[in-house]
Parts: sequence; structure tokens; C-alpha cells
Amino acid sequence: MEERLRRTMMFVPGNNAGMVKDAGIYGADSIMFDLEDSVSMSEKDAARMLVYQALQTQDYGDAELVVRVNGIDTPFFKNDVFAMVKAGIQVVRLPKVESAQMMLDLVKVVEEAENKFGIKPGTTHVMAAIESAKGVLNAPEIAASTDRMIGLALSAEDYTTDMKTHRYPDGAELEFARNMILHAARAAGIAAFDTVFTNMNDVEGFKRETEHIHELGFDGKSLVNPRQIDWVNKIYEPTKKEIENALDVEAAIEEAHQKGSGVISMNGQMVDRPVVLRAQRVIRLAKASNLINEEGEYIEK
Ligand SMILES: CC(C)(COP(=O)(O)OP(=O)(O)OC[C@H]1O[C@@H](n2cnc3c(N)ncnc32)[C@H](O)[C@@H]1OP(=O)(O)O)[C@@H](O)C(=O)NCCC(=O)NCCSC(=O)C[C@@](O)(CC(=O)O)C(=O)O
Ligand SMILES: [Mg+2]
Repeated sequence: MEERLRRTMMFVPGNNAGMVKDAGIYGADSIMFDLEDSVSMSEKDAARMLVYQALQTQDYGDAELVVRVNGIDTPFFKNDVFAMVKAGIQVVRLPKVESAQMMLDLVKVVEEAENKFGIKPGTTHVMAAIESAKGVLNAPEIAASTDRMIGLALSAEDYTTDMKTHRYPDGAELEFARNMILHAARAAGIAAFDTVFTNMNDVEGFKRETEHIHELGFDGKSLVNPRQIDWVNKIYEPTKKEIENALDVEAAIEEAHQKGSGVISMNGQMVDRPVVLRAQRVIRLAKASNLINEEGEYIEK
């Protein structure tokens, strides 16, 4: 199955009816309805009901639908998971994950809910938000905890609090966590999401951070505002040279396969599996940015 692009995963406060209703119009790859920290204690039940209704009635197009449920140690957790699974959510994001056992506990409740509502077992995927030192150190086990896992996310607001620091413009305080999460995710074959950037006035800071995590190899970022979507997509957009090279690689490997080989030389450069996988990702990103037409050619913008 073709890997899903997840450049942008936008938080939508679950108690904000307007935002929940319109969340699909901005073009986020994944929409993440939030029942946790953007919702006050007194609004938890109302938010759950609002998101449940929206999932039944709104058309969110091709976006992946994710919900951040309340933590496993809260009185809201089980009701959140049951309601969201019943509504057909694609991914449950568990916050403040510190161990593989927490993911297994989540999966148990997801299984119960799938059974109860007649949903095919295994349909609902899960992901973990890593928000503490303990979570970072256990990231490899968390990433490999269940077949339902689609990704790990760094949650830098809670993480920096746990580390007795705060966010700095150069991001040095996040480097260890970013690298652990990224390696844990890659080793388990799942996605890695960088953290939210909450200063809406610092556009340059947001772009600098996104360029950095793009270079590191993150699939994308958690976002708090629709304005951030295009900025991320632009940074993840491959260049003309990268796209043309990827199309050449695709054609070259096709020719090699027809000759019964898995490797070929293209302009003096060896083209083998890793080169092909990178080219395929460039082509997926280019298609998502409308830079390749139906005939598979680069479109000049
Ligand atoms: C930041 C701000 C208040 C700015 O408001 P503003 O009013 O200035 O926004 P404007 O740009 O003017 O809005 C223009 C139009 O877009 C609409 N619109 C805006 N935002 C939208 C959105 N998110 N979804 C859909 N629609 C949206 C809006 O309704 C308007 O629509 P319209 O009136 O029709 O034109 C607003 O964005 C917002 O509330 N964001 C979500 C905050 C949130 O969810 N926080 C929790 C997650 S973090 C966390 O918990 C930490 C973490 O746990 C993270 C981790 O785990 O990763 C950790 O530890 O790190
Ligand atoms: Mg948090």
C-alpha cells in the first residue's frame, strides 16, 4: 500500500463548533480533533459529543481523521475512546505516553470498542505523543508496541516543562528528543511528527524550525493554526531538479525491471532500491503539491 503523506497534522479544539465544522477546508493532510488540553474540564463531555456528531455528518474529504483523547489516567479516557471508535475515527492519538504498556492498555480499550460496535478488528490505528523524559527514553519500545501504530509525535510544550527548561529559538533543548523519536519511529517503520510551534507572530521562526525538521527527516509537524499548513507544504515541496531526477529514476528502474535487473546506471549514477524509494517519495510529494500532471510530467508553476 502506498505510504500516506502526513506533512501537516492540525489540532482542532474539540469544543469549538466553528473550527470543528470547517476543519476540512484548509487542506491539512491529517485533522486532529482535540479532547485533551485545549478543552477545559467542564467541556469534556460536550466536546466529545460535538466531535462524535461532526464525524457522522461532516465531509472532511481525503484528510486523515485523528483524535487526541484524554490521558489514560483520566476519567474521560474510556468514554473518549469508545465514542471515537464508534464514530469511525481512523487514528487515536494518546497523549503523555511514557511506556509501551500504555499503548497496549489503549489498544485493549480500542479492541473492546471495535467488538462492541461491530467494527472490523484492527481498523482503528493509534499513535503516541511523547511529552516527557521517560517517554523519550522509552521511545523505541513505544514505537514497536503494537501493529496498530502509525507514528510518534514530539510534544515540546509538556516535554520542555518536564525537562525544567522552555522553548528557545535555536531548538537545542529539543535535539535529543527529536533524534530519539525520529530514530525510534524509523526503526519501527512508522511516521515521526515534530512538535507544535505556538507563536503565531513568529513566522520566520516557524519556517526555520520546519526547514530544520524537514532536513532531519520528520514526516511532518503537528500544527495549531491553518495558516501554518501552506508554510509546511512549501518547505516539503520538492524542487524542479529533484522531481525531474525522480521521474528519470522511475523510468530507469522500470527499464531495469523489464530487463530482469534491480539495478541500473543512470547518467553514471547507480540506481538501486534506496534511490528508487527516495524518488517515489519525491514523486508523492510533488503530486501532493500539484507539480506532476496526469501524464507523469513535471508542471512548471
Ligand atoms: C492559536 C489560535 C488561538 C489562534 O487563533 P486566531 O483567532 O488568532 O486564529 P486565526 O488565524 O485568526 O484564525 C483564522 C481562521 O482559522 C480558524 N482556525 C484557527 N485555528 C484553527 C484550528 N486549529 N482549527 C480549525 N480552524 C482554526 C479560525 O476559526 C478562523 O476562522 P474564520 O473565523 O472562519 O476565519 C487558534 O489557531 C487555535 O485555537 N488553535 C488550536 C489550539 C490548540 O488546539 N491547542 C492545543 C494543542 S497544542 C498542545 O496541547 C501542546 C502539546 O500537547 C502539543 C502536542 O502534543 O503536540 C505539547 O505538549 O506540546
Ligand atoms: Mg501536551
